[in-house]
Amino acid sequence: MFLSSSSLTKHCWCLRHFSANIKFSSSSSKPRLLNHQDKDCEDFLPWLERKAGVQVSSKVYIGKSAHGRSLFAAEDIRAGECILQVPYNVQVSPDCLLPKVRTLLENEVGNVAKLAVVLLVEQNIGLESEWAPYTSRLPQPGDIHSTIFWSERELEMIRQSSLYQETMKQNAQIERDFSTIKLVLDRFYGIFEGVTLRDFKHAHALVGSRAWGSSKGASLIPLADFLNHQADSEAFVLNDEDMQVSEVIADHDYAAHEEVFISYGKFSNSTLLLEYGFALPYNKHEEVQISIPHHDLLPKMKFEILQGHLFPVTNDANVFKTSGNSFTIKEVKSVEGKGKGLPQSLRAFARVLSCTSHQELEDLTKEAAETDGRLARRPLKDISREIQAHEILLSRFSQLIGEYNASIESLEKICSVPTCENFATRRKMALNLLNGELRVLESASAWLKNYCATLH
Ligand SMILES: C[S@@+](CC[C@H](N)C(=O)[O-])C[C@H]1O[C@@H](n2cnc3c(N)ncnc32)[C@H](O)[C@@H]1O
Repeated sequence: MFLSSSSLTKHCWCLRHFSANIKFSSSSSKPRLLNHQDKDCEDFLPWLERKAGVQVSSKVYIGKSAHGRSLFAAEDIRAGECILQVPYNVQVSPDCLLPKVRTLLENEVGNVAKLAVVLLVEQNIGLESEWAPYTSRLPQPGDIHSTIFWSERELEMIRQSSLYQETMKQNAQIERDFSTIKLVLDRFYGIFEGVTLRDFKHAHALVGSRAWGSSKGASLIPLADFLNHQADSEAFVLNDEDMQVSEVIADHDYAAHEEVFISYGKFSNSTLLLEYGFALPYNKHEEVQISIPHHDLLPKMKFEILQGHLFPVTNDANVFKTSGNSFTIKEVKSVEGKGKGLPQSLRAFARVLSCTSHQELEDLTKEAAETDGRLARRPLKDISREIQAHEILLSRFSQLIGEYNASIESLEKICSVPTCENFATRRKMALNLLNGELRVLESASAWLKNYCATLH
């Protein structure tokens, strides 16, 4: 999760910068919430502070929220105040593994898998583990909704989205990591004894949804990892390497007993669902992965030109993940604007596809050589060809919009069928995902229609 977002690992100069930009807002108009204290966690903070040897927080307590456990304000909190400060010496990192085990796993698996092994080893030790008060408070397998746990029937609901394939890939990677670890740890009879793939998957999901990238590769930060995500929060978990602590600064005022939030990052619903097991009803960071089928449009020469010119490594400010004929689209905010959200590489791809003669392709390669080496980044001189190129995209978007609408319609029909609670929750998540991706496609389609109309 946080592991993929390096921007969350900040140093103390960032803290100062952040504090200077904090918005001071009044919380007087906000509804006061009831006390949500989780009685099962009353001894958690005293345990953590004993272990750390310092105070970790006087500002928050662990409570029950609509989304599992969460942190609540123990008293009024002012914007800019430090909510919690967790020393590195009470964080769980791959360093907690026995040195011999750490060496054996060193180059075999990534940080998430290593940290998952730490959790499993500590859980195996049981109540004798020094981390038992922490590991026993982590969500159980049934509480986690990451798509890696979805049944085939549930996954069918998101087949339209690239998340379906991403989930398959993630599951395959987890299985590979599990086999590798099993093989390595067989030498340490007892350490991994009785651990199943299901256990490993659960530990992997816990780490993926609540560990931060750190100087030790990845770290679980007890207490901070009970904070839930709010998309518009400007509070983050920050690492202060000089002080050897992780901390959270309030980005606005909180009244006592209000739930306290942070932002996990600017993630699409697809990422949120895979890594954290939830999807937002409206996600402003939504994006959709699309591919442009091109076999019938792509004779050998076009293919060679595309390979050679279209996707050079670039420092383009408009950075999008692109591989081959697959593109990441973000919401296009303005129909009349510059089309920000549609990657330039996608439009260039379509321009090459629309060429019908050898000469047109040669002209494009010549133009690329004379400019920055990137092919078809400028509008085609032949207006009708420029329109045709964008119509290729429009037709693909129309097809996808039709498919998304059909998937959403059939999902909405399932509503009346009595089903289990998990299925109902995941169906709602699937609808949030598909509706969000549809919104992105429709915004791109509207922009393309407007662009073609202005050229006509
Ligand atoms: C870092 S943990 C936060 C603590 C967690 N609620 C718990 O019970 O331990 C992240 C998990 O909390 C839940 N979560 C956090 N923010 C959420 C939100 N805005 N909507 C739904 N679930 C959320 C998800 O299950 C996610 O995987």
